[in-house]
Amino acid sequence: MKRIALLGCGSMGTQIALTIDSNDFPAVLTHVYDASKAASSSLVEKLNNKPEIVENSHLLSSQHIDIVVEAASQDAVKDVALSVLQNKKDLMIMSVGALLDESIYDILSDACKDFKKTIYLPSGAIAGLDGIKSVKSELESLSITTTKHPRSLKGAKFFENSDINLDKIDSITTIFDGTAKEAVSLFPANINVAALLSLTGIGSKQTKVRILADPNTDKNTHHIEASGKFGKMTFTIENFPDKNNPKTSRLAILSAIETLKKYCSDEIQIGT
Ligand SMILES: NC(=O)C1=CN([C@@H]2O[C@H](COP(=O)(O)OP(=O)(O)OC[C@H]3O[C@@H](n4cnc5c(N)ncnc54)[C@H](O)[C@@H]3O)[C@@H](O)[C@H]2O)C=CC1
Ligand SMILES: O=C([O-])CC(=O)C(=O)O
Repeated sequence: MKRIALLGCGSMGTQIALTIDSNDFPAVLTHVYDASKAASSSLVEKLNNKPEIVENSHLLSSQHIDIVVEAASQDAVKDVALSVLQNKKDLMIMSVGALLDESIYDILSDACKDFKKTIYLPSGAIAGLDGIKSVKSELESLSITTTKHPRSLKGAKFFENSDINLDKIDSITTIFDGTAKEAVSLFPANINVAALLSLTGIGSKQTKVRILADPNTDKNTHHIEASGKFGKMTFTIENFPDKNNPKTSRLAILSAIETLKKYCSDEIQIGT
């Protein structure tokens, strides 16, 4: 039975916790933390097996647990990831954009080796990473075009220095066209999937990102194109957004749960 600590009790964290609480796989949620006390209290109220709420994020990995599951923010990853590994615990990261900071990636990668622990990055809101991983050495170009409703883009740092008024968009509009490196820092809660693609493929400066706002869509759509000596792959994922957080797709939550299930179970493993 794996012992799990949860960092972030928002939309994703809550659904991960409810799944663990339903005894769907051999795991127990023992500790939780959220910067918002209201969020952690509200989550614990919903659970039959009540985890302890710790006073700060660093206290999660000092407990008798196997893995810390991060479903909070890129800042949370930057703050605690190293100490989780130093405390000899595994770590699952959903706010993957944090890893596009090369110094952070290198420090965490070294720490995994030094402390013999693993960082898990679920495929999140996209599909196709297995194929891209396999053709990595022959990949010549990689791009992702993400289309969301304007309300799903609200609050992004990008708009602090932009004249675009999301409330006035009445037809499909290109909001951003650049590299994954730029995209994850300007849209930290919207395009972690570009970080996943970058880390799997040819890096964040070579991976191209376009973000479109479409006032007539009810989906978060990710269209990925990869080409090179191996041939060409395209993937289009049309996700329904989560009910509580339109920025986050349902698939991202299911992918986090599936990765955790695999971590907790001794079973036949399918796929790359
Ligand atoms: N890898 C992927 O494909 C995807 C990743 N994500 C990312 O997963 C994360 C969780 O997503 P949601 O649950 O939908 O977001 P959410 O906004 O519903 O919940 C996040 C929770 O984390 C808490 N939080 C934020 N920063 C914190 C910190 N430094 N310390 C402690 N608590 C903190 C917030 O108070 C909030 O309760 C987000 O960073 C999101 O961008 C979302 C969708 C896809
Ligand atoms: O859930 C999605 O569709 C994508 C997302 O928010 C992210 O990658 O951060």
